[in-house]
Amino acid sequence: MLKIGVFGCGAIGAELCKAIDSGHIDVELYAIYDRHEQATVDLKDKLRNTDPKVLEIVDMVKHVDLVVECASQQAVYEVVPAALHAKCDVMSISVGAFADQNLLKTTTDLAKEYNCKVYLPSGAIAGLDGLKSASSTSIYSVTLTTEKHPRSLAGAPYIIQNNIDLDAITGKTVIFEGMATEAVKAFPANVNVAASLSLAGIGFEKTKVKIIANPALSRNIHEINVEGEFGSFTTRVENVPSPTNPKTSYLAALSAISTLKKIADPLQVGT
Ligand SMILES: NC(=O)C1=CN([C@@H]2O[C@H](COP(=O)(O)OP(=O)(O)OC[C@H]3O[C@@H](n4cnc5c(N)ncnc54)[C@H](OP(=O)(O)O)[C@@H]3O)[C@@H](O)[C@H]2O)C=CC1
Ligand SMILES: O=C([O-])CC(=O)C(=O)O
Repeated sequence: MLKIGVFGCGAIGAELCKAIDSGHIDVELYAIYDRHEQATVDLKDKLRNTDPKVLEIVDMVKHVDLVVECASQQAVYEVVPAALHAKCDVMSISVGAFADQNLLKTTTDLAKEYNCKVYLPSGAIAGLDGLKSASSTSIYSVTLTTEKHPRSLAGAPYIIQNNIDLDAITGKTVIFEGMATEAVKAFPANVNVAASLSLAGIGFEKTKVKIIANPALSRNIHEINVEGEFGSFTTRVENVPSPTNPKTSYLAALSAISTLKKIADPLQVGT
């Protein structure tokens, strides 16, 4: 059975571990890690059937087949190369880190050298299957419009650098318009989905991103518009936020669960 290490025990990591613990995914939860010891204690308390070790990444990679990063873009720099050097496969949910072309190239090169796979889940969006299929021919445009409650944008570098007073927003307000390459750095905990979209489609420099703050919302909305030689499509997901982290949509955790299930299952369905 595939041995898994989960790096990051927050909203996504905890859901993934609980899904393994309940038997929904046929893998062994061997180890977990978080920089907050209490997060690992709280998570272990919630597990009924498994008792993972708490191991730092250098030790985790010696014992597992696959490391799942669900921590932060910064953690990707530590976790992904360490896993690949140890010949472990890796799943990374903080996909925005791969807007850094050096990191992307190093990761791809290491994965080839050690014959490993790097899995980047769809996260909180729908439509990557269609975009991947359509990419075999010309794609004319890809646009992501993300609409969230202002409190979900709190702490983003773009908000801080531009002194945006989120409490003063009373109606639907466009906060950011630009390319994915800038968006994922400006909002590292909000639009990792723009990175998945870029990698599946026409790249970080051509994928357009609009971020709207809307205090009337209780859901995180991601709308995607794609136009190309194939025709066009639009997807819109109205995401329930994760109860423990309002920036993160519940679907993102479910996407990590689904990706791990696909890795473990002999039957592969869908693109
Ligand atoms: N691809 C997608 O669609 C989506 C991606 N995401 C991304 O997934 C990641 C996880 O999200 P979520 O579970 O909601 O996040 P949480 O903040 O709920 O949990 C992440 C945990 O990992 C810890 N952590 C962060 N960096 C490190 C590190 N370098 N070393 C050790 N521990 C670390 C955090 O600590 P601390 O609180 O101190 O940072 C926190 O305890 C985030 O990067 C998020 O932006 C989220 C939603 C959708
Ligand atoms: O969960 C979401 O709605 C999307 C998100 O935070 C991200 O892509 O970083």
